[in-house]
Amino acid sequence: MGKESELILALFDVGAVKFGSFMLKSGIQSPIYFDLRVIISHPKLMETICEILEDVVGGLKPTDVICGVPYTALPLATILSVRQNIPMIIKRKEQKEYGTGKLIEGEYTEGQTNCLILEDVLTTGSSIVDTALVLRDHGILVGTAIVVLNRNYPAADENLMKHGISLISLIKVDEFLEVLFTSGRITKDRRLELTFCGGPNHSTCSAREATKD
Ligand SMILES: O=c1ccn([C@@H]2O[C@H](COP(=O)(O)O)[C@@H](O)[C@H]2O)c(=O)[nH]1
Repeated sequence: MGKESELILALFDVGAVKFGSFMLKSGIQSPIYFDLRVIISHPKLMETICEILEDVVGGLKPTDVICGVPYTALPLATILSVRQNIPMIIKRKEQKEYGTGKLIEGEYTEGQTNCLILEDVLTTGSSIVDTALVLRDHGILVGTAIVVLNRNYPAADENLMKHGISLISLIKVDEFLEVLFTSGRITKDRRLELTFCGGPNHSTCSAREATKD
């Protein structure tokens, strides 16, 4: 079994996959929610994700800094930073209202710092785009983003491409569901129901309750 398949099963087994009715950050309704925040209670799992990330980062052009999108990607970015000796920057969710008043923490040189963005789950790509736009406003160069899990929302690629961001996905939702099905963790019916939630009918997925990121 490959590293990615092992990761999918481990994520499922620690409760990172939730079934029900959820409203995503984008307002899209979905019967599945990937809650990767649970990994912070499982250091070995974070290590596994970082090992896969390292393989990807090794094949990219030199990265000057890593920026994790708050919150789940922050510990991943930290581990990657330490293991690869690549410095980190943090784009705060809100500008600091006291002290330094900063929005970006960490060192960078305007026009010369090549930043890699790290995100946990991607739906529309707007969290990555918002992060990239703020970084660029500060003179930081952004070309590539890595996401642990891509929900395959149809407009996401276009959204990122429009902003000149190339995306690398460690796992795509179809692969995720396939591995859960073949390992007996979800039924054929469940898989079929969820397949439509990653594809063209994504926005028509039903919802009964709401959960926000
Ligand atoms: O199953 C999911 C879906 C989304 N998230 C969180 O939402 C944003 C990404 O949404 P965009 O529409 O791409 O901006 C990201 O921060 C995820 O953490 C999620 O956790 N689980």
